[in-house]
Amino acid sequence: MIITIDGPAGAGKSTVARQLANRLGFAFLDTGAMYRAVAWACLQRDVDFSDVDAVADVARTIVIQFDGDEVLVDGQNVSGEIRTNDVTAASQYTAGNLEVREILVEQQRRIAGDSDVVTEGRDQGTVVFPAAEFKFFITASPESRARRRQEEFAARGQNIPLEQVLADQTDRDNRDAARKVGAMKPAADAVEVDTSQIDADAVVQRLLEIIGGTPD
Ligand SMILES: Nc1ncnc2c1ncn2[C@@H]1O[C@H](COP(=O)(O)OP(=O)(O)OP(=O)(O)O)[C@@H](O)[C@H]1O
Ligand SMILES: Nc1ccn([C@@H]2O[C@H](COP(=O)(O)O)[C@@H](O)[C@H]2O)c(=O)n1
Repeated sequence: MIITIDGPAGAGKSTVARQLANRLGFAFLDTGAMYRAVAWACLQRDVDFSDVDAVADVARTIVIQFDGDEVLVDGQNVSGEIRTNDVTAASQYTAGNLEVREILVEQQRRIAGDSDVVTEGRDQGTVVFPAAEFKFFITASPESRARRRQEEFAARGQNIPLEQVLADQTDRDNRDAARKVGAMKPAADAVEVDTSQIDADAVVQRLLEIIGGTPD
């Protein structure tokens, strides 16, 4: 069974998808980590992001693996490094590269294979797994997403003004929604869940109720 969770930055996709996968005993696939991994590898190799062929070559060459919550590139654990602000900023170039998208979409389908998977990203229900059994589109107001992200930064010792977090988030949202291929949008058959007023546990509970057979 495939369950897709798409939505904008900071809506809680990975938190909810990871918990849901744990509750159901499914695998969890974080596809944003793959776009980040390619961006990280490009930065390591000093690749010019305007050279779309060079960026695609990196995506074609590196081996991305998941080991539990860890993300490996060519065997190196890059779980922390792919979450830096530099990689977040650079991932717009990998996400906007058509060839990179083709390569990663193919890998995402291969990773899912015949397994039971909860997968999250921007295009999982629309492009990658259009026949998924359950599709969710998780949203939250821009302000609540930015506040959550700001708290996350603060917990890592980075104090960033809310206005800046909100502005960066709006830029990402706009780019994600405007992409010609793999744009962020709800699949026609996705259930939309607004998480602004509910915590992650309640979101997971709601999703489990929709899926049916709550394993409580
Ligand atoms: N329902 C919720 N209520 C409050 N905080 C939440 C909720 N869901 C997630 N969070 C917190 O919000 C932050 C962003 O969540 P998360 O990383 O899961 O979002 P995301 O949609 O995967 O973002 P991105 O696409 O940028 O990776 C985290 O600090 C997380 O703990
Ligand atoms: N299916 C996806 C998932 C992510 N992206 C882009 O990758 C970047 C990082 O994603 P996070 O969810 O880890 O923040 C982000 O800029 C997304 O635009 C994508 O294009 N498709």
